[in-house]
Amino acid sequence: MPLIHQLRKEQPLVHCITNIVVANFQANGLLAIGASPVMADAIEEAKDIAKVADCSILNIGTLKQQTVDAMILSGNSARAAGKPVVLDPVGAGATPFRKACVLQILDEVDVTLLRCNVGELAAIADIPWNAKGVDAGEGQADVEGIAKIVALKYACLVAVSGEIDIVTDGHSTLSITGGHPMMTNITGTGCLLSSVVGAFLSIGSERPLEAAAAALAFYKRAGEEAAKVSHGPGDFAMNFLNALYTLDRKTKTYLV
Ligand SMILES: Nc1ncnc2c1ncn2[C@@H]1O[C@H](COP(=O)(O)OP(=O)(O)OP(=O)(O)O)[C@@H](O)[C@H]1O
Ligand SMILES: Cc1ncsc1CCO
Ligand SMILES: [Mg+2]
Repeated sequence: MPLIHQLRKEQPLVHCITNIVVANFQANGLLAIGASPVMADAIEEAKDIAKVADCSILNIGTLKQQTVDAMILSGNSARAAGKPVVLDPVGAGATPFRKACVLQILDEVDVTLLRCNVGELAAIADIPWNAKGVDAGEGQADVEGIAKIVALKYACLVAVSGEIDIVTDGHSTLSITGGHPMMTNITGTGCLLSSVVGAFLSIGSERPLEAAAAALAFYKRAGEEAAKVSHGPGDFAMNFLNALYTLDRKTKTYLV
């Protein structure tokens, strides 16, 4: 059965520690694909919620020191229970604090998949790059080569989003074309993507590289469908949620 169908049947519980900008969009996007979101960032419940959830998503978008501690507790609890953990290192190159927190999480948690844009990847790999806040920014780099090095260093999958997405385990790399530039005109498409990848990983845990690629392809395809009927960012956000909800009901061609 295609992963998205299985996902809609099983409705995985996706635990998110995320930023204040996208929390609502991320929860609605997860509901749209058929998952069940729970946002919980208190240290007091970090371990307990991660233990019962099907995956945990750690997103540093509007980070506080206390949240880092909750992320480490959640991440380790999820992994101890055999659940995937996705790290979204939002704006890793924007400040030393963000970068230090990302490196600490990668060091202390057995992260299953790192989902980033190219600017964040460059920061993590110490490659010179013109980072621009939470956006990808500008620079020249061998994205696949760097992603592989990072994947091997931290023994995790690395998914880098952009005009072309790639996902690698350090040995094999899959690339996914499609999507639409309009996806960058609303905030949080990357953040939601990280949690969608987590939901797919929780369903397709036997073949994680393929499960992640299926999520990236599904998501790009939803962006294409939404762009066809949108006039600007306002209705794109709405149409994108609708596409995440309806996609497999319209066509099956994207299924991996
Ligand atoms: N130029 C583009 N053409 C097609 N699709 C794109 C393009 N740029 C980004 N995307 C898609 O948009 C989605 C979000 O990727 P992006 O790289 O913008 O994430 P991000 O920078 O982490 O976003 P954010 O931090 O705002 O949440 C991905 O599905 C990606 O494939
Ligand atoms: C705009 C913004 N600032 C911190 S997190 C976030 C959401 C997109 O990454
Ligand atoms: Mg991002």
